[in-house]
Amino acid sequence: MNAIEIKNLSKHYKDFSLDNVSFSLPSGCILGLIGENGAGKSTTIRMIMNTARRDSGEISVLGTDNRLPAFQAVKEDIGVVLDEANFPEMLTAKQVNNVMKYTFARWDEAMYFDYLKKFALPEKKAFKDFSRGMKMKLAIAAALSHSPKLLVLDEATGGLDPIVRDEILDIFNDFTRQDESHSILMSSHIVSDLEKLCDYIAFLHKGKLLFCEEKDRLLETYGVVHCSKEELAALPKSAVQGGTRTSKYGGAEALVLRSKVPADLKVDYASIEDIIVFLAKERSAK
Ligand SMILES: Nc1ncnc2c1ncn2[C@@H]1O[C@H](COP(=O)(O)OP(=O)(O)OP(=O)(O)O)[C@@H](O)[C@H]1O
Repeated sequence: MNAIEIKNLSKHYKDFSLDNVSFSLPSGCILGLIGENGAGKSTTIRMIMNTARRDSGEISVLGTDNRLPAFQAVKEDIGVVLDEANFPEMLTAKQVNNVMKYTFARWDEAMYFDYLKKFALPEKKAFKDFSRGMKMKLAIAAALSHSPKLLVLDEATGGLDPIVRDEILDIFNDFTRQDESHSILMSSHIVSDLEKLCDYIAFLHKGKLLFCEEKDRLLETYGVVHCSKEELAALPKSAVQGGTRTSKYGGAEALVLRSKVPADLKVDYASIEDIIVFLAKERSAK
């Protein structure tokens, strides 16, 4: 079963179109949604939560069409963290617990206070006096503490220091590995985090989905060559994917399909960041 299934999703704003996007998040997996600023990630996430209207397309979340009244009950099973973590300004973390326990049937008070401790969050300080990182940590603690099956995270680790981020990535990893019905959709600009954590990567570019693919398959398929401009020009056209760049030594760098490159040319590892930067470079030049 798929935790999220999106088919032919479109949304038009005055200056932007999300164009016929389809992808799925298989249950038990983590999918990273990548894209430059304004690519349409938050718009997609808002439509998954049905807080933004679509023009067309189908979205099913945990097996339920998210436009049906039954989706209200499904929301109990979804932990959401948006890039602007928002709780009422005057509430303290302790008071957030009082609100949440009446909001979510499976709210786990002990787990919530454990996370507060783990994230070094004060119980009695008003939310308005939290730093951005503290606000994100509180939102993550709250999202995890109502026993969700699906986490939907929009830039949830932005603003966190590398040590806390690493700790939180471990928590997300444990969340999916300890129960195979647990899944995560997360957008982030920190592509190295997504490369570390995700099973699938979906790449949105200017409202179009360029790919949604298993991470391991992407890493097997693509490589980077560092060679002379002449060697690059001699490669089969189908080998080079995306734009090219000049290296600092005057040679050339390109993203290639490993299977199409002659055996005598060395192909280096392409990170997920390399893959999306090269592919976006070509698309932007068109
Ligand atoms: N309510 C709205 N009205 C008009 N345009 C909108 C609205 N919401 C989003 N947009 C536009 O849709 C486009 C995509 O925005 P979105 O927030 O989905 O991008 P994003 O990929 O999440 O970007 P970022 O990484 O900067 O957060 C942008 O051009 C934005 O201006």
